Amino acid sequence: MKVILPAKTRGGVQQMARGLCQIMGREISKGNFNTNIRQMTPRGTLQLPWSINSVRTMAVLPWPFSFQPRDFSLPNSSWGSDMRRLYEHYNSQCEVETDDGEKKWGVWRRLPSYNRSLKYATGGVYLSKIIQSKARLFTRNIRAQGAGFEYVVFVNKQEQKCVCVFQAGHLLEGPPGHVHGGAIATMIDTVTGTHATYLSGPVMTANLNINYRSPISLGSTVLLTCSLDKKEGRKTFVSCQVTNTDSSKLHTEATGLFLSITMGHLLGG
Ligand SMILES: CCCCCCCC(=O)SCCNC(=O)CCNC(=O)[C@H](O)C(C)(C)COP(=O)(O)OP(=O)(O)OC[C@H]1O[C@@H](n2cnc3c(N)ncnc32)[C@H](O)[C@@H]1OP(=O)(O)O
Repeated sequence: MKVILPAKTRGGVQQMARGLCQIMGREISKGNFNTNIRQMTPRGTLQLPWSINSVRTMAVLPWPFSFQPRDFSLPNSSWGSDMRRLYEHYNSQCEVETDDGEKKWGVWRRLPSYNRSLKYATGGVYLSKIIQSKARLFTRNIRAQGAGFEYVVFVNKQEQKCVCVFQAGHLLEGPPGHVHGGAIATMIDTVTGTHATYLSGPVMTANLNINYRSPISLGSTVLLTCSLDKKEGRKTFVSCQVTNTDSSKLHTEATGLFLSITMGHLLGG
């Protein structure tokens, strides 16, 4: 069954559908339920696939009506052509098809990005209540798409490399028409920190050295490329370059030192 929703009834039906999905997720195990609810909005949609015995159900609801977390690293309507092109370039290398037609992981992996990663980590839902329940990831706080930090991170474990495609929105202005140095530092810290975490587990930034070489225009897309310099005990050294999309112009370069920590370090303050 396919239900096409008139605009007027959106609110009520969305609520009903949300309840329905929650019920399906938790309680339906033997029912014969097969529905396909689709609602498109300019914000984009999230897909909630369910597969319970013979029950095949798919609900597509707009964020924030869905109870699945929004993955901010997926394309949205604010992404410009450079952002989309580079996303496609790396995303197409995340999965490859063998000669037998079998699909397997490629060399790159796209990392999903939530506004509270802790909540969606295994067991994290409890920790996210203990550690500042209202806290949200700094870079994912601006709701309007395209206004702040639009980015997606891909990692390459084999080459111990990581890239981030970053489109800087108009709320990140520093010098007129250009990106604030603090916003650039934020992105460098985020991407090098993510890369160090991917390689070494939980870490915190101990040191970040940044050289700003040429300004970044607001609205433009840049590439952050990170590589592992070395690992020494608890220390992970990462370097990062921020360039234009074809890497012909260097905007910023940085090195970072990350120290492995335990959860106790975070809880201890
Ligand atoms: C998904 C999004 C990801 C985002 C990632 C973002 C990452 C972040 O922004 S983290 C937030 C910013 N960072 C912080 O707040 C960290 C604050 N600092 C700290 O908590 C601590 O100083 C910490 C954990 C870095 C190190 O403390 P501690 O674990 O006690 O290490 P400590 O014993 O002092 O030092 C261990 C070694 O590191 C060295 N070291 C520590 N700090 C530094 C430093 N700043 N520079 C150089 N070396 C250092 C020490 O000299 C020592 O070396 P050695 O073993 O050779 O003698």
